[in-house]
Amino acid sequence: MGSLSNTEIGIPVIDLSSSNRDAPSQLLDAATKYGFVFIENNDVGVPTRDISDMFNLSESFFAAPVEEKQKISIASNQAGKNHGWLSRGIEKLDPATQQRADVKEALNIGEQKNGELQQPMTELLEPHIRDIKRFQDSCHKFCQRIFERLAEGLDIEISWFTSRHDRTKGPSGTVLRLLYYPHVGDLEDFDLRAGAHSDFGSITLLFQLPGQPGLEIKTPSGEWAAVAIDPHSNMDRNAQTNRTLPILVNIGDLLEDWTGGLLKSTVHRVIFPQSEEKSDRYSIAYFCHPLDDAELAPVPSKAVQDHATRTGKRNTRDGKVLTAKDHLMERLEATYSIK
Ligand SMILES: O=C(O)CCC(=O)C(=O)O
Ligand SMILES: [Fe+2]
Repeated sequence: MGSLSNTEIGIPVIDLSSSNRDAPSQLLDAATKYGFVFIENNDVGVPTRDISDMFNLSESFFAAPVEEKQKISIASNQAGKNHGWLSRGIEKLDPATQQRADVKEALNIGEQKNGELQQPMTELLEPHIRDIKRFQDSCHKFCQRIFERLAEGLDIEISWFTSRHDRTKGPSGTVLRLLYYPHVGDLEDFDLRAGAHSDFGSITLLFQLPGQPGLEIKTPSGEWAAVAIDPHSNMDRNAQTNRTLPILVNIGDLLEDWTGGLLKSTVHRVIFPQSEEKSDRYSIAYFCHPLDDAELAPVPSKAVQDHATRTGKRNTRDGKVLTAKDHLMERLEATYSIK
């Protein structure tokens, strides 16, 4: 049996287009209060057509026979590489409390090097490599625009974050992840599609599909609250036709640490909502990370300094400043026992 869905939380929806002069402060406010924010998918957005093509590709990939997916399994990849297919039963995002592994499959696609993907693809995926790369590119652009507005909100140089996420300068841990949560017959009350966790990187873009709910975030009071798929769904009907859904964005642990805890990396999970437990869920996440060698010395913003002084939060280990790669390896080792 699935879980009863909790009440929806009103996550802010922000328009980042240049006509909205308040975007930087609205973004900072949402990132410090909720750690989650919806960003209107306009201007330099991710084309709606590309999003639906990616979901179609995801559906056909996960529907392929296990032997096919096995060919590019994460286990068959070199140790330490976070790329490839994860079968159901591999990942348990909240090992301390979960009785069974997450009920999901995933395909992790790493970033490009000199315009090429750096991992094997199956025959089914091969003809779509150009689409995958175009999708990665527009996701990254979208992230960079968010970083510019965040820098403005924090009153630091506008390129402070973007230069540290500039893919032309070197590798990073950025991953595009297609997720498939099948409905299952042997569901137990304690089963989760994704256990409680926070994301590792700087920011995550999340794409969801109408009619496939399940994402919940933990509120400061410790309660679970459901996240909408369309935050405008209460709008006047006429206004909704042909409207592009905003993109859900959340802050990851690295950015929380980098800002001395000012921006919040909020714990979230995916449940089997009782109303939809017979349905599959597909989602797509773009986990954006800084360049591997970016140093995580505190972001030089007065708001960050003031916050860190108040809370006494430090992001060094034994006085040493971590790089983004050190930070990611720490988290991957804790989750997957990768050596
Ligand atoms: O599928 C979702 O809605 C959320 C996925 C997620 O939180 C993750 O993969 O980190
Ligand atoms: Fe997540």
